[in-house]
Amino acid sequence: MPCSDFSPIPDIATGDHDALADALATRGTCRILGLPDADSTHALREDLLRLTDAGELSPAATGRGEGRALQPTLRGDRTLWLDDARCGAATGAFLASLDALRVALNERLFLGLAEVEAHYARYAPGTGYARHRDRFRDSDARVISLVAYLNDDWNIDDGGALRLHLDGGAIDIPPLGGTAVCFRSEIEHEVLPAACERLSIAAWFRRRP
Ligand SMILES: O=C(O)CCC(=O)C(=O)O
Ligand SMILES: [Fe+2]
Repeated sequence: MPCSDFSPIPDIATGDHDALADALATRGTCRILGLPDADSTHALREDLLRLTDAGELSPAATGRGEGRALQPTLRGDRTLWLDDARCGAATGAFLASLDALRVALNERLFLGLAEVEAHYARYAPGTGYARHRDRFRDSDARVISLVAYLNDDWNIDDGGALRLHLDGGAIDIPPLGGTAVCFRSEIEHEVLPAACERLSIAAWFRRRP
């Protein structure tokens, strides 16, 4: 089955900050179409593939502090922070666009977001990320999560959906390149395993801890 644009959560256009703030306030989540734009999606995907081939990504951990652990059965992605010097030029512009989003959200929702952190993620075929919250148990610094997808011609039959566990039930969102999903960081979610590699950038808008 070819990719469909169907989404069970509100779809908003990139740059429509009023609609984004409204969706986060009322629904807690939405999908942003056109983030990153087509050129940036291509450049970021190429950069992530280059870094993958060069062996620069590291297995991602769960938890933090003393609870930090590598648990490949729970979490199968390999990651690299976007502010790492090994990342290519495309990451600077993308981080700048996330920071503009941070300012826009503060102006509309008064969330006191002080910074954005973001990493590349590559899930090898067959790996996923078990149900979790992005907010750590001992810190509410992460307020809003955003995942931008870099996949080319994603086939929905390959799996790999982001499953959001919302009050009304679970919804699955396919990781289509050039779309991003934004949600409140307290919402439980998981990444379903995919038949092929799955490329993304995961970002968090944070208050000062
Ligand atoms: O890639 C996704 O769709 C979600 C990733 C995620 O949940 C995370 O990195 O915390
Ligand atoms: Fe997550």
